[in-house]
Formats: sequence, structure tokens, C-alpha cells
Amino acid sequence: MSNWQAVPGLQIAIDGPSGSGKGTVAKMLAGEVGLPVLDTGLLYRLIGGLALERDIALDDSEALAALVDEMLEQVAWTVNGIAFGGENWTDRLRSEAVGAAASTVAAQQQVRDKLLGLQRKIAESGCIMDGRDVGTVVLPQAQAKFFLNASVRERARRRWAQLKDQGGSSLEAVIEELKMRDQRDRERQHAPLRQAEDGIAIDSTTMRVDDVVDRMLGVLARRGLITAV
Ligand SMILES: Nc1ncnc2c1ncn2[C@@H]1O[C@H](COP(=O)(O)OP(=O)(O)OP(=O)(O)O)[C@@H](O)[C@H]1O
Ligand SMILES: Nc1ccn([C@H]2C[C@H](O)[C@@H](COP(=O)(O)O)O2)c(=O)n1
Repeated sequence: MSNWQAVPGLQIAIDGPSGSGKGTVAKMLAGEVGLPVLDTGLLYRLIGGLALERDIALDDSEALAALVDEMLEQVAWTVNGIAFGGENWTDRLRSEAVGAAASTVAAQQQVRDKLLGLQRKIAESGCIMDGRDVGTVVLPQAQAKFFLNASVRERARRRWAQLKDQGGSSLEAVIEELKMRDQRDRERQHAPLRQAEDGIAIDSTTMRVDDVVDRMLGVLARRGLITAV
């Protein structure tokens, strides 16, 4: 049961770099306001993951375009994650290798253009969507846009803590991987990661997840986009 009621069709964009907490915060906020949450990174991860599995070069734009077309025919993207060909792929897309592949294929304009329609369609009746370009490109008309950030060391520490039980890399290696991913996502030509002009920046380096969600709820309530129930 949600504690807040959202205005009909409310769209909330949450963008930010890897490990800033977008996904975690988006899910908690969704529970508070009763909206579906959609993690756009999963779309890029699915393409990256499929490309790795099929040995498709990550800069082969023709093969990637065909892969996206195939993916769009067989994808089911829901609050439980992403399914392809009737199988739930979400868990196997979580590795850093798939994240890096996703970031590489995401630099291709053709790939991004092909995914735009699906993202907008899913958001039509209201949602919380997290990614890199949601507030700037996918939903520029969203009523609330947040740009979540944290220091690179803190983001790497969070990611490392998540992966270490699976025998992952050292903290220093995670920091380097994250820096490379940040650079690729921020410096690419098409839809780079950046804060929307009307976006609200939140630095979560020293904040608890609950405090980040409370800050967002405060903004939404002050704007009349949610009311307490
Ligand atoms: N404010 C916070 N304080 C401490 N830990 C946090 C905070 N926000 C998120 N975390 C933790 O950091 C990890 C990464 O968070 P999350 O997956 O939500 O980030 P993300 O921005 O969605 O990353 P990605 O873009 O790579 O999917 C999770 O283990 C999460 O519990
Ligand atoms: N809206 C989006 C979402 C994701 N990407 C790319 C860039 C990321 O490095 C990669 C993986 O995303 P994550 O699951 O870590 O959020 O996908 C993008 O370009 N645009």
C-alpha cells in the first residue's frame, strides 16, 4: 500500500552515473507513490549481453542494429526485469563485463534511436524511469527530474560490496572500471550522461537511501505531484 497518491500519468526521471543508487532509490520511491519503475539500463545491458554471447563486435553497427531489431520483437520489459525469448535475463546481465559492453553499444546512435519508441511507450501512463538520458532525451517533458550522483570512490565501494561475494575484482579495479564507464557515458556524442537543465541534483555520497527518497518525496509534494493518503 502506497503512502502517497501520484497525479495521473506522472513521469519521474532519475539519471546519474553507475552506482549512484538510481535503481535502489527508484524502486523505493515507486513503492511510496504507487508507480511502476523501469530501469532503462537493462535494455542496453540486454543488447550488450547478447552481443557478448554471440561474439558480435561491439562496434559492428550493422550487426548491432539487426540485434536490436530482433531484441525488440522478443523483449518483455516489466517491473520484474527483462525477458528475452521467454526467459528472464535480468540476473545474468548484472556483471561488470555486461555493464561495460552495454556502455559501449549505448554510444551508437542507431541503437539509441531504435530503443526510444519502446521507452516512451512504456512511460505513457506514468512511471519512474532511471537511466542516463531519461530527463534529457527519453522523457524531456517529465514533471520531475533528478540527477543522482556520489563520489567515484563511494560508488565503487557500493558496487564492490555487491560483487565481492561472487569473487569479484578488488576495490581499486572497480574504481578504474567505473571511471572508464563514466568517461564513456559522459563523453559520447549521442545522448551523453548529463543533468537536465531543469533537473535537481542530489549527491548521495554521505546520504542513506531513505534520506534520498525523503528528499525526492519532499520535492514531489511541494510541486503538488503527490499527495499523502
Ligand atoms: N545512498 C546510498 N547509500 C549506501 N548505499 C547505497 C546508496 N544508494 C545505493 N546504495 C547501494 O549501492 C549499490 C548500487 O546501487 P544501484 O544499483 O541502485 O545503483 P545504480 O545507480 O542503479 O547503478 P547502475 O547504473 O550501475 O545500475 C546497491 O548495493 C545499493 O544498495
Ligand atoms: N538510459 C540509459 C541507460 C543505460 N545506458 C547505458 C550506459 C550504461 O553504462 C549502461 C548500463 O547501464 P546501468 O544498468 O549500469 O544503469 O547502459 C544508457 O546509455 N542510457
